[in-house]
Amino acid sequence: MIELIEAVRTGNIRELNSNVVKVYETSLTQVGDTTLLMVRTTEGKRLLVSGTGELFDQLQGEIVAGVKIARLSHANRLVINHFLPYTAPQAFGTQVATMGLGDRLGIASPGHIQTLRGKDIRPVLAQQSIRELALTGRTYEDVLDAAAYAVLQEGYKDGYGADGDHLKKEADIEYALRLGFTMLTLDCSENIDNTIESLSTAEIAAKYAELPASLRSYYEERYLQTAPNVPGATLAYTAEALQKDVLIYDAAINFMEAIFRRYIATLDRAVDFEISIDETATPTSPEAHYLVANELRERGVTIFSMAPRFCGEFQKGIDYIGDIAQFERELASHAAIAVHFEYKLSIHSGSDKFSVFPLIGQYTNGLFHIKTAGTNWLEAVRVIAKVNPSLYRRMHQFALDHFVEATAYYHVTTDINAIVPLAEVTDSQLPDYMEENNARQLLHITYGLLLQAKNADGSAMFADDFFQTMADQEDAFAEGLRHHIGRHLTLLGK
Ligand SMILES: O=C(O)[C@@H](O)[C@H](O)[C@H](O)C(=O)CO
Repeated sequence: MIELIEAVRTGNIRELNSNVVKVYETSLTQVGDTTLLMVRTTEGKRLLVSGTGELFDQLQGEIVAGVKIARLSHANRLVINHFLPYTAPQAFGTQVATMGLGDRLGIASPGHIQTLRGKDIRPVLAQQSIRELALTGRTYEDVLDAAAYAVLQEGYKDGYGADGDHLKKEADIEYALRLGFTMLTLDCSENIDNTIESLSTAEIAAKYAELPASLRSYYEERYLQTAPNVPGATLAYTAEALQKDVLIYDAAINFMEAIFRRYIATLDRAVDFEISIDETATPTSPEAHYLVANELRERGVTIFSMAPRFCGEFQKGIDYIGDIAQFERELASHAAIAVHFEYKLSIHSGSDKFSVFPLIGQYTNGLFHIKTAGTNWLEAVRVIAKVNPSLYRRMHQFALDHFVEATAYYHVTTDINAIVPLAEVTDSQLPDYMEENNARQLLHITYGLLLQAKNADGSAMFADDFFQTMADQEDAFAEGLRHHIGRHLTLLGK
């Protein structure tokens, strides 16, 4: 096996060696009589395949001096998955902490693996929402390919997950499951009635009275006449609160049940089914969380995690905004409810919530799912700001010009006017923007517009320069992720 590395190093594969810029020794893998080694060449990453055997035969590539040079293609990834099962995603269930590490670029997973390796938490590397795919122009095949090749590159054999995130439509659910995604995050926001929050008590009572008597008595018997008993949770339903929550969540609960029966219960493999009720204007009270969880159990719906909308603000890419004492009080109940119903609490928009991470680790007893994505993109932007100031300046200005357009996709309360003008910032100060909340959110939510922007001639406005810089700065990016995501884990008690 080592001979291949030496052959590459010593230039014995002359035809190849001229443009090998890096050898990933952690990728060295033997499968029967076939040896695999990943390298980065001036044209991009390649798999060197030597020896003989089925794996050698099935991987597509050009043979140079007896060594097959294989691209990191989708077809080759499927072959790798077959011969090396650890490179395919797995479900984790409820008994291990997991971290969603959304990678909008397809280049962050090596740094994520280096950060989590050996810790008491497992990575969901292939995590993207349909929103992110639409904004980046990627597919779920791309997302799985990138994660699998990162696992091969890093020689990571502890398992990783693949989350079809924030799925609302059945076609998207089918798409993700057909590809082998091992986690499904059902976004119920379109089935939650947020208008109820703005009604008066009398209007809520009148609307509730219009519901079928059988439905009203169903809920009243379970939640008014029967006091919920969840150790560690403070729950007290009033008639008014129950009426409001039934009007807000009843349709969403029916949607959860329908999707479970149609797509999850029928599967012949394990899938971690997550319920997301976080992307909604209505904060999830502990009582509402209990009602949803209890209804799902009563209906035989098994879930692995639940993402409530916590009190305060979990905005993109910045720390928690709100009353931390109230957050702690309600978190204690949310965590107790999750334990009671035997699933994990899921923390969406989990990036950068440093002020509440210790509470989350404490009250979940270290058993949680936390989702990040945008912060990983911002670590790439930080690298650009450090090493390619002219590119950063052009991206920053484009983001300013298109910020309002981007707010259609993400809820933020960014104060654009508070961002120091580019003209007042020296090149060496540009990385400081990644320490300022408003600039972080500016670059955070404009990622899709930046990555897909085109010049008049159809060429990429930023993407080519961006990805070339990131390829050249691969180690710096991985170091940035190890530091930044490592800080998340330390404060979460991992
Ligand atoms: O941007 C998205 O659509 C996702 O990354 C979404 O925000 C994700 O569920 C999340 O909470 C990441 O922190």
